[in-house]
Amino acid sequence: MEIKIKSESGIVPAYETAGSAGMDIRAYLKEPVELLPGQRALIPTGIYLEIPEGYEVQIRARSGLAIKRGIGLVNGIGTIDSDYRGEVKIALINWGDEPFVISNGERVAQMVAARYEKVEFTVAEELSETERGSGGFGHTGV
Ligand SMILES: O=c1ccn([C@H]2C[C@H](O)[C@@H](COP(=O)(O)OP(=O)(O)OP(=O)(O)O)O2)c(=O)[nH]1
Ligand SMILES: [Mg+2]
Repeated sequence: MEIKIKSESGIVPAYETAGSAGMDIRAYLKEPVELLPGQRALIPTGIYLEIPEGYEVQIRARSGLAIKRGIGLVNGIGTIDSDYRGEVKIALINWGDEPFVISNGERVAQMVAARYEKVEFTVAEELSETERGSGGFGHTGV
């Protein structure tokens, strides 16, 4: 699958290993940004995408930063829509207990391209019966 990309830094995200699902994305900053514990910030990447229709790009946390420093994404998983032409930004949050400084070029997140289904709803009065029914939220035990 091909994605057209405009990169202000000249850097194009790449797979680090042959089997990687995600490509690391780097911060594009004029000066470092400090995130105090509990603080969040929208980090620019200098990257603009033209994603083919039927695909999305997911922005996911890097587990090393998350485990070692408590750095995550405040929006869980970011969604880049195929019709979005603005700069890709990373919604970082510092869930750790120490300040975290983000420097230009630092790999702050990763992107995964994924196909998605477009849904058409059929409005109905009744849905089909199943063994589970409305059981959920641990009804089979924790
Ligand atoms: O982590 C993210 C999440 C979103 N976006 C951009 C691309 C996406 O296509 C657009 C809208 O994202 P979303 O639909 O999640 O946000 P919203 O709050 O619903 O905004 P909108 O009303 O513009 O859709 O913002 C990012 O750059 N990074
Ligand atoms: Mg939206």
